[in-house]
Amino acid sequence: MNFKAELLVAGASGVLCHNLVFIHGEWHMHATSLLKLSAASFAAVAAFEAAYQGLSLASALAASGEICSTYLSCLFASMVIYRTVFHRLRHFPGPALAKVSKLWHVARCLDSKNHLLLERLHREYGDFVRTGPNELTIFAPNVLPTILEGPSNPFSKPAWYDSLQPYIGLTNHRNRKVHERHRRVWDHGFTTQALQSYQAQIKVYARQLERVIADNGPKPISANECFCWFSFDVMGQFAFSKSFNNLRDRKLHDAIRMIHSGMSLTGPFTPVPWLIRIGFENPIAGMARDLHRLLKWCSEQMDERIERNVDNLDISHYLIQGSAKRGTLHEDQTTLYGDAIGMIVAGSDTTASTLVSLFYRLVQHPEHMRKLQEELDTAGDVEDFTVLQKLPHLNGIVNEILRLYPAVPTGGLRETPPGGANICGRFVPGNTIICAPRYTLSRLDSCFERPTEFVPERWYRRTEMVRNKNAFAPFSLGRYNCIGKNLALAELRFVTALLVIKYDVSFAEGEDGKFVDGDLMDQFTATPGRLRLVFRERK
Ligand code: HEM
Repeated sequence: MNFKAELLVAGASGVLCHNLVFIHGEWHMHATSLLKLSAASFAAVAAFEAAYQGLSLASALAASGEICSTYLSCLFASMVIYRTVFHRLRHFPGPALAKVSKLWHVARCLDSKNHLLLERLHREYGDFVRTGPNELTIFAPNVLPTILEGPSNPFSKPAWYDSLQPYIGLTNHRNRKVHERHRRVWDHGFTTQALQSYQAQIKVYARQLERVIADNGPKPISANECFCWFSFDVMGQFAFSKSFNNLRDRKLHDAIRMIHSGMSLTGPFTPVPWLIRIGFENPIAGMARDLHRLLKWCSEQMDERIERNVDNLDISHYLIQGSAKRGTLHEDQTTLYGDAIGMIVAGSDTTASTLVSLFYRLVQHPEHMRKLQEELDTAGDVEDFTVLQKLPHLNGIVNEILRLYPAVPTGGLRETPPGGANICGRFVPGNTIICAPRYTLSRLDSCFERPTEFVPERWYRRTEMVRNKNAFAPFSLGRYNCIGKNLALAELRFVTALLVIKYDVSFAEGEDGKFVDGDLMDQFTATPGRLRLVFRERK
């Protein structure tokens, strides 16, 4: 075969591979293998050129380069034409490059500010925006209940949830039946009785936090660090019956640094699960290595907990018991590790970031701090969680913060069922990935009066200011909703009450809190910017 014919075959193979193979199904789990296959194919073609066409090594390599790039150019050209001209989502508006590749999104998210990018896209393109070849971001107020709510809701979790395979716990199951079964095991750890025992732990750690603040006196203190120490220690207690001793040692545990480094990958790379898999399976970069160290550390916590007998019942107790009863403790190892990661990441960073935003807004609005102090001063026993649960201003503040700063700002992607679905009045084809960004939805003018303002009263006295509550789902909805919701709310209420009743809080000198918003990063969970505060005991 002459060289021109070889190039022709290579080009035709590229087009056929796209149309017969890659266009169907999911490929992210094979990304590393495909990369290796490409390198092997290059070598094989070069060997063929040397052996059968009698070329020197250098010419064989050059010929192989030309053949392989012809194959790849035709493969990608076919993809581009298909995605821009023939794709089922071609009628939805969006940035031109987004139609072609999700790499566009990676390039735009390198600063981990996907929440702001999506807000800009909403302003430019409207309620339905094509943000990827096969992805729509939907800003219609009722999108969250449509894609999440209801026992027979047909929307599923897309490829992104495979990122940590094989460490797949409750937070990542894509198979509905497996998730349902596993959730029933987790439910034992979240009964009213279990929550009461966790509440006692919240008190212990909130008091430790208060001690740290008292010892610091009226000097500036990092709210980011303090709340992280607290949420991480208390989560260690709920999850494994042990503290990670951040509050005792008054410094960040190495694991928190690993979480933040590992999660920083999710900011830019969430849009491209195949790239996450390549990074995850080939951890050459520092952040990917930190992610692996974090996974190892979480797995060790679970292994150590399995070995250790504890008196009180923590979440792990129910998970370990569940597997032990079925006699599958060994087989369930990676699920238990996945759950360990889920508990630590889902339960600690979310609460810490919410507390940072909450204190930022309270200090920015001293009138609300005073109103809250008055409410707490006359509330009776503020150590009683049922009392806190009923305080209108406290709960208004917590809700308003979860609205303005949802701890999962844009994450929680879903996929339409194979037959497609009607979403907020428009038909969306099957197997389309749907992003419904809480950050933008809960700031929609059509749903909330004065949407960017901090108005806690909208949740009790000024309820007309909530025009459409469907846009507010900080803990998600439906079968995959946050199992830790009541625990998180108890933590938020108690820590806020304990500190606000005792202290007048202000910004540290030279600060106005602008970094909290300005440097907020969307890394699946929200990471607010720096906040330094001063706590002065109330007279
Ligand atoms: C302010 C605090 C918190 C917020 C705003 C929050 C929010 C969320 C959201 C939005 C989801 C759905 C994610 C998705 O669709 O992929 C979720 C799931 C989850 N959260 Fe939370 N969370 C918080 C605290 C906690 C705590 C304290 C725990 C304690 C264990 C926890 C455990 C979980 C778990 C296990 C899931 C997965 C549930 C499932 O898929 O069945 N979260 N959370």
